[in-house]
Amino acid sequence: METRKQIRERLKQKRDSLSQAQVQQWSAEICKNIEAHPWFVQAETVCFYYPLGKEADLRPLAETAWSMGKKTAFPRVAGREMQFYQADSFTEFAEGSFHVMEPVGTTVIYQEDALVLTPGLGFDWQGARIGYGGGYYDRYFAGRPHKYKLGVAYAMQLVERLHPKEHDVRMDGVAAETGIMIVR
Ligand SMILES: Nc1nc2c(c(=O)[nH]1)N(C=O)[C@@H](CNc1ccc(C(=O)N[C@@H](CCC(=O)O)C(=O)O)cc1)CN2
Ligand SMILES: Nc1ncnc2c1ncn2[C@@H]1O[C@H](COP(=O)(O)OP(=O)(O)OP(=O)(O)O)[C@@H](O)[C@H]1O
Repeated sequence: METRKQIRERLKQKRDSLSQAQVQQWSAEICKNIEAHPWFVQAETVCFYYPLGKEADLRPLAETAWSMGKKTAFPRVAGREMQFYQADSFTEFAEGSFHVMEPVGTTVIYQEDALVLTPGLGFDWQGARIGYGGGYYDRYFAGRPHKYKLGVAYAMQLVERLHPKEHDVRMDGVAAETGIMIVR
């Protein structure tokens, strides 16, 4: 059987082999799908991520959120912990841990009913998630419950079963270019 590490590497390779044009096209479709979903429409606060490598680029959706007057936050890592900090424009970022662009602001955002757009290398049909292996999102969600955890990935990153570990926090849904799957 394929190990967790092998699955992670296989999914990463698959994603990294996408062309920039494909990333832009699917990202735009993912943005459109999320924008139309009630979880986004109704959210007062949306937790985004700043795209890394060939992750789906949700920056246009953040612009939409700002134009709708929503509060938005992005992750910042400190040691083993991650928190979301408010950012209202892309001028408020600086390169941080793991070369990810992080907000420079100091306002920590935690709202249980915020929509949390969660990046991942893979998701399964039950909403289990596999990331880069740092465990940041798992530790974050373990300490801070969220009602609307929406995984974000390309359809080719969806697998039938990931064999999640005890500490793996399940998503409430997964957004892809082909549509949004709600799993709870
Ligand atoms: N966009 C984004 N932001 C995020 C995460 C994420 O997965 N994606 N994180 C989720 O935990 C946290 C940062 N943790 C990270 C932990 C490990 C690696 C990492 O191993 N990166 C790879 C290559 C990245 C690529 O090119 O795709 C590396 O450094 O080899 C990245 C981020 C918070 N912010
Ligand atoms: N709730 C938790 N409490 C303590 N440690 C945790 C918790 N969740 C995860 N970890 C630690 O994080 C490590 C990595 O977890 P895992 O392999 O699930 O990462 P991942 O979900 O792929 O990564 P990421 O969330 O950074 O994208 C685990 O081996 C574990 O030690």
